[in-house]
Amino acid sequence: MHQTNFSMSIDESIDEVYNSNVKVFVRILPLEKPCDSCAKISTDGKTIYLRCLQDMQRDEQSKHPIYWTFHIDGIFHEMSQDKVYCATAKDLVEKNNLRALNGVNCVLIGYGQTGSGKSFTIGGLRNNWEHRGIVPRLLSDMFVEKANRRKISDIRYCLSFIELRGKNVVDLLTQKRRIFNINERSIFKNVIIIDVENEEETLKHVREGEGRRSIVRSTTYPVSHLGATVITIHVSNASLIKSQAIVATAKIHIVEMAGTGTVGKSSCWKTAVDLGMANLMKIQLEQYFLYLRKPSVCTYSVIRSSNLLKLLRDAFTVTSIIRFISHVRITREDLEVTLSTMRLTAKIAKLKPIKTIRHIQPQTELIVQQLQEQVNTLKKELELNDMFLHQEALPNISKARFEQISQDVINFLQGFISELTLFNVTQARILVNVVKQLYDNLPQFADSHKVDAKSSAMTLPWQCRCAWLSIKTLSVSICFQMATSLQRPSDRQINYST
Ligand SMILES: Nc1ncnc2c1ncn2[C@@H]1O[C@H](COP(=O)(O)OP(=O)(O)OP(=O)(O)O)[C@@H](O)[C@H]1O
Repeated sequence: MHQTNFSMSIDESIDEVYNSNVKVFVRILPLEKPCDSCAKISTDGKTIYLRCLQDMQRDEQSKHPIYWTFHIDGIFHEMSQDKVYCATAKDLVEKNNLRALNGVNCVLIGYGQTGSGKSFTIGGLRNNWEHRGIVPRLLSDMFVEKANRRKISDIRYCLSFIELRGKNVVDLLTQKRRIFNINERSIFKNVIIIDVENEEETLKHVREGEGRRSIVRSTTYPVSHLGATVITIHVSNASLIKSQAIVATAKIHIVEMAGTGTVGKSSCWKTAVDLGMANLMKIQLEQYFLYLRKPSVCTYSVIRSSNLLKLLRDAFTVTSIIRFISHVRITREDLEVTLSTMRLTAKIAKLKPIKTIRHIQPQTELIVQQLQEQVNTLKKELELNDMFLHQEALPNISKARFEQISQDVINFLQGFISELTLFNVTQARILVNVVKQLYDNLPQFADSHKVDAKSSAMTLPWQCRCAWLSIKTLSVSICFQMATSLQRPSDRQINYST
């Protein structure tokens, strides 16, 4: 059942991590001489067995060793940075329906013992590009996704980067050392938040912030960090599709906890004060998760006691995407702290995730624009209605206008003008009456307009009949236009050719 050297045989298990919103992983630091008897991994890479400390102390070479069992979502041992990223964070911006771009808050936390590889997993910024960590890979995917969706979404990202050390909060996005407190009512009130347009610019800010972190240099590896850091990417995704006038907002918090440890151990270079603060932060997190499993009034007092919890409060619930990556060093000396780290992991793994909450609100600008368009359409319809309907009630047209319409009809019948322009139903009625009068008085019409008797006998009745028919059609057409104008705006002046 067990495999030695912690090797993980089944890669497919990594694909299954997308099923739930709360996931816990363990990353084992590759060592030259790990303690093989201290830990075992199941062949499916989802269970880690850690040697019981008392059993180890009693008989290290026991033939029947006793192990603690921890069930988790994935174990990374000698696994590439890319695979770790794909398993833990790639879906935060990529998957449809429940991730950051769709308004779901995400928290990814790397924690564990000092020197166990947290910075390597989270940032990897001190390593070469191939070994870059989760943050640069996530930023890259976020901007690719932004470009992919540019026709349908207006995606904006902002960045904040802070360090938490004891009770102090330091803004890492400014050169001037700014120490402040987290404002409980408006969490990001004192935090610098900058708009970021592209991957290079964002990475530059992150690198600069990384360079401002508090560190100890006297270690066997390049630097040991003293405080925890939180990189927050504020995501806003406004739909450009008018029928979907929504804006989704979310935060992606990427937390690198301060490394825990025991004072006096050879693997620990921090002072007692720094270690105490790091251990305290871990205990507060543990307490919080205990309460989160069964919410109680105590939750609030735990949150108040920790800047990290205050900062993450809104996102740190089982309705968000939560990813934990525990970092452990499998050595005899570190077994105690490894067991302690895994106990926290086990508490988080027991959380019962519930359906994620999407933070979506109506997109006011787009809604106002849509309403404005509707108002304009309605205004046009009102104008048309006014033009057609109200004027029907006012048939008292002037004598001069009546004569002008009559003359227009005659000119039209005689071919002097090619088309008649009507402005309303009243004019159309007058026009019909004029033509009827002309038709009724056909002989007089021929005389008064000096039309040749022979040709008038042949052509005028025909012309007038055609005109009459055309005008009938015209009346029907006007009625039709009036009816349709209620749905469709059109120009104020309508030309009707007979
Ligand atoms: N998976 C890994 N593969 C190869 N090297 C690693 C791995 N993880 C960590 N390292 C190396 O181990 C050293 C310590 O790692 P890192 O600085 O990430 O530890 P840390 O947990 O952040 O330490 P601290 O808490 O002291 O800041 C670094 O030199 C890092 O490059």
